[in-house]
Amino acid sequence: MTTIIDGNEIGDQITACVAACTDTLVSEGVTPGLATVLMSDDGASETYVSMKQQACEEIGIEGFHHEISADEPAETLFSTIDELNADPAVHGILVQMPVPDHVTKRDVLERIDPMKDVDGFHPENVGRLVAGNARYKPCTPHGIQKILAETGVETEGKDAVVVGRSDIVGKPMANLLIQYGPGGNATTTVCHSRTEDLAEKTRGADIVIAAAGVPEMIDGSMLSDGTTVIDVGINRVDADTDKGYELVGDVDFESAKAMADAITPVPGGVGPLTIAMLMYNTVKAASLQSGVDISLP
Ligand SMILES: Nc1nc(=O)c2c([nH]1)NC[C@@H]1CN(c3ccc(C(=O)N[C@@H](CCC(=O)O)C(=O)O)cc3)C=[N+]21
Repeated sequence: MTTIIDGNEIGDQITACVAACTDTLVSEGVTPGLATVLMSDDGASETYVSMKQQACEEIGIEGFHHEISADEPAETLFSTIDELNADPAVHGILVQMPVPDHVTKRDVLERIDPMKDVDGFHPENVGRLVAGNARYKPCTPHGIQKILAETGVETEGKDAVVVGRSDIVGKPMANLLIQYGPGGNATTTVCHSRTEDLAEKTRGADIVIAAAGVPEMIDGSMLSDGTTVIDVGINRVDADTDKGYELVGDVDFESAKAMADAITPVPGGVGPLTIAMLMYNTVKAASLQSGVDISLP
């Protein structure tokens, strides 16, 4: 029997812990604050940002939201970031990616105070992660580590294949998997668009993490029996539904399920964990900035 991993359930467990930590902080006079900044007219981005704000509200984190028109100059975004950096009520800042083409992503990431960088994308935080001394683990890879732990999937000594080398998922995921300690110690291969024989690599894997952003690119014929399959894709493809699209992952679910020991669905797999770990990092940020101790799992 293949286990269909319930990301909503695992996310809810983490959210409950984060909410308890929030209560502790509030009782010490510190209300965690998360600012989201959206500079895009993209419908998917709007959906994700509002999901993040909704999660804040449920937990008791104070949400601040800023919208900047996509045709504004980059300076408008930078001055918003500067104000949020200086605002003591804001412990975490998330600038929703992607930003418009005329705004240099690197400049945005470097502008955010590393102590408030709850995405973990600032070079200082990336450096700390690679050095094995993470401050804020990037939300999606961290959430995947929680999924593997909750599902009882051992990583130590296993062959993990990460498909995709993005700064947001692929690179930090691979770094977490090769780290010493629980959730790490995996023999890790990173595949990408120039990989010559992808199916050969994925067939040799105990754990496949699909994060290439290509709808249904990994199918059952590319997997061995008993693999753990983690699908990070959230692709909107045109479909005859109310919304005019449906969400599909980077994995062809039905054929992959037939081979997998455990698999995450889309939606309801990795996505809810990304949000839960963002809340986790926000509460951690509030603790670090206020000096109030909390015990995060
Ligand atoms: N600075 C920054 N940080 C991010 O963390 C970030 C970002 N930019 N840009 C875009 C991606 C995407 N992302 C998602 C988070 C949750 C779901 C999620 O919860 N999805 C639901 C379904 C949502 C739906 O129905 O559309 C699910 O998979 O069950 C999806 C996507 C965060 N991102």
